Amino acid sequence: MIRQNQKKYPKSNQRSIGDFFTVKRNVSSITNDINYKNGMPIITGSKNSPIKQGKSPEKMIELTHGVSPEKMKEILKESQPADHNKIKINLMDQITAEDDELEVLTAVSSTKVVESRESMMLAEDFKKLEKSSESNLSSNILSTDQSNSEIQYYRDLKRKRQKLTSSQMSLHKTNTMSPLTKTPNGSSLNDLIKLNRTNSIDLTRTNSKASPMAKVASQSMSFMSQFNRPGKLEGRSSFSKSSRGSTSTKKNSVDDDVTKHLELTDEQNEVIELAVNQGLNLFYTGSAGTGKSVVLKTLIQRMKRKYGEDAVAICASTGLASCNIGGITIHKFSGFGIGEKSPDSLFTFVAKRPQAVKRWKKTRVLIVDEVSMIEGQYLDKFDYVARNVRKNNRPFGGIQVIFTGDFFQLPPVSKNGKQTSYCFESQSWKRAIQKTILLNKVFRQKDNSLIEMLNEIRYGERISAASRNLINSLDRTIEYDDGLEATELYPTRMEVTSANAKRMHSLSGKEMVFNALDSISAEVKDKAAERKKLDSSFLAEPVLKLKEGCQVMLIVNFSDKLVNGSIGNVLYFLPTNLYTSIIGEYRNIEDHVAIKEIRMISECVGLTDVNNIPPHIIEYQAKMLNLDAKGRFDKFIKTAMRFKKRDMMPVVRFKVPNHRDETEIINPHSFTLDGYRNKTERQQIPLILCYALSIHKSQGQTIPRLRIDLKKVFEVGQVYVALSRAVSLDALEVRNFDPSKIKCDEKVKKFYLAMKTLE
Ligand SMILES: Nc1ncnc2c1ncn2[C@@H]1O[C@H](COP(=O)(O)OP(=O)(O)OP(=O)(O)O)[C@@H](O)[C@H]1O
Repeated sequence: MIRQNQKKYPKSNQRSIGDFFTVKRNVSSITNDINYKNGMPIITGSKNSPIKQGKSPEKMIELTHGVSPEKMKEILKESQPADHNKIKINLMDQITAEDDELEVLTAVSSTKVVESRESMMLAEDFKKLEKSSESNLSSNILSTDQSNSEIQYYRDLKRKRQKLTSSQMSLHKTNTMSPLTKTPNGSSLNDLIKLNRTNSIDLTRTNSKASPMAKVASQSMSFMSQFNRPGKLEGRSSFSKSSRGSTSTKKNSVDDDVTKHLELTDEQNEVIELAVNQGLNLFYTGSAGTGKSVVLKTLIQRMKRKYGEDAVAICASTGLASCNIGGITIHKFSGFGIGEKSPDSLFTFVAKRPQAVKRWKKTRVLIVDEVSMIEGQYLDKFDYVARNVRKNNRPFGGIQVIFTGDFFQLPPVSKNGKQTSYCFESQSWKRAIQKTILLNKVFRQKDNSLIEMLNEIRYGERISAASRNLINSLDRTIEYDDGLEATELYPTRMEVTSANAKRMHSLSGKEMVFNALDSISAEVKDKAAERKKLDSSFLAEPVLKLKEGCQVMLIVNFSDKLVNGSIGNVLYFLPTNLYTSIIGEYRNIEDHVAIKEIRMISECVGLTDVNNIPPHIIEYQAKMLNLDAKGRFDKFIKTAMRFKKRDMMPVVRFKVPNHRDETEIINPHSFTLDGYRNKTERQQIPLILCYALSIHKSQGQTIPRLRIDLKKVFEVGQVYVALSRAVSLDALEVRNFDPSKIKCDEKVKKFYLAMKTLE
């Protein structure tokens, strides 16, 4: 929905002190109330400033502020946008370098437009727009979901603020003149800053840049200090319409960023060469941390470039794993789910489903991650259906297959306690796989004694006295002096739930309960066992209980820095719209005074009567000396009362290693799952509590601070998966280690020994 608001915001055309204050005072009304006319944001700011038009070297149209919707439309028409692939709205010359509040003004106006630009300003889109009426033009421009774009624009605003601050700092280091003073080469500092900001506002380019931090962030599990403030309210949230599914994720672009900065080794490049250039059916493997996922992401990019998006299917054996690579489960791809029936009946079933048939037919390359968890019989059925649907008797109907995973890690889930076969034992595997590659170089750990110990555990052999002593020496408690804590890993879900509950109990802040919205078939809903299986397939919890101050892990890719696995603390809970207003007025929404006040504001969400405002809030307000701050607090208390409790979402401060922390409001995300007869969807906040995790859920993760309890280990590969999440010995604690519990399947061992012999 587009907000219509007639309120005008002030102009800031003159860089005088007076204007500075005028604008500053009104920032909130701007962030709150952007002006729209016919649904189009009116970009004001200066009556006098010229509207510049022309092509920059990047083939952009550049508009300066002061552009009315009519004028913008006129300019766009005149400028033959077929020559341009994007529009840059430049509002930068109204900013003074020292005032980041003014930057808010600029970013608010410009980001809105840049945001909508992505969908609007592609040349071909423009042709459609040209024919539209003005109202059509307007609705196209703001076609994105309001809350979605708000979330996005604050994320970008934050990024821009950070960039600006560092650029300002470096400018000031070399030049202590006032921002309006001319530099020796004649340009003012403002011009320089303007340039810098203008670059940072181009979201398209920002996204495509390699971000070395993204990968680090994805693997970081370090924690932040806690904010345990007393609170009284208990909230219960199911999602309101406006908040559903509004978290935007950019899986693929994030993954592009993640892998770009890494230089692949020769053995990793060999996988790419054999798969992409030689078109072979491959299985590549290697111990934990050898970069299988890194190679996979590169492969996906290269294959898509070669064959096109639609011809490359990306799958994994489990919902969790497929979520990590932006793919779907192999069960969903197959069109026959978990496939318990005979191959023939599965084929008949699929043949009647045009969507599934189409998917099979258009696929040229199939990439499968965590292949160790696919059962042998299942792969044979998959191959049978592929050959029949595609009417091609070559393995997998002629689709090029690339499998990856590590059979020393978790095995296929056993059916009713029956032993399952590995997929490398299947006929289809033997017929299809032309080349197996073993990656040897371990990247995750640097310490040789740790790598050696992990290797021994991997092969399940009698571990050496040295390794045993080493593990025993890890039975200790590490105190981290930054207040950040280790993640605990347990073999069973029950242990995880109880460890998380214990920690939550010790927090005194407000608790919110988020119930997932599931759309599932009645068949599944009614069967307790099926329901349980379904719950274990989603990383997102059916009922998520969060408290102010609790530690959480993000389970989707959110931005280039905040990715699946990022860790943070819940600061408070707020409705998205209230959060967007607050962020514009509080200079720092993360300092302890702001956190305290915002938590009080959030206590007032859903109150229907001012008389119900808790006394401690009234007392606090009465003692406030700064009148501006008092007015602001009062305004937000009243605004909060207009919202409903069910609209409250967690605001999380994430720890981004070697970088500034990132604070984001986390809205529900839509998770889909297959293999349960019909498509199943769960809408839930994409966070989990992360004091403790199950070893199953930890597979694929890197966890720098780790505490493992191995007492209830029951599965082959479990000890190895748990220990191999660690990065270094000095941040690893191991409890209840028993060498006799290290289990490794003989068939796996043989398979790998044969591979080594062939090398
Ligand atoms: N060529 C490389 N150069 C530098 N670092 C790399 C390289 N390849 C992988 N890494 C790093 O090694 C770590 C482990 O990589 P990755 O998660 O891809 O391993 P994996 O084999 O998939 O592990 P697991 O089996 O545990 O899932 C990551 O931090 C990754 O960035």
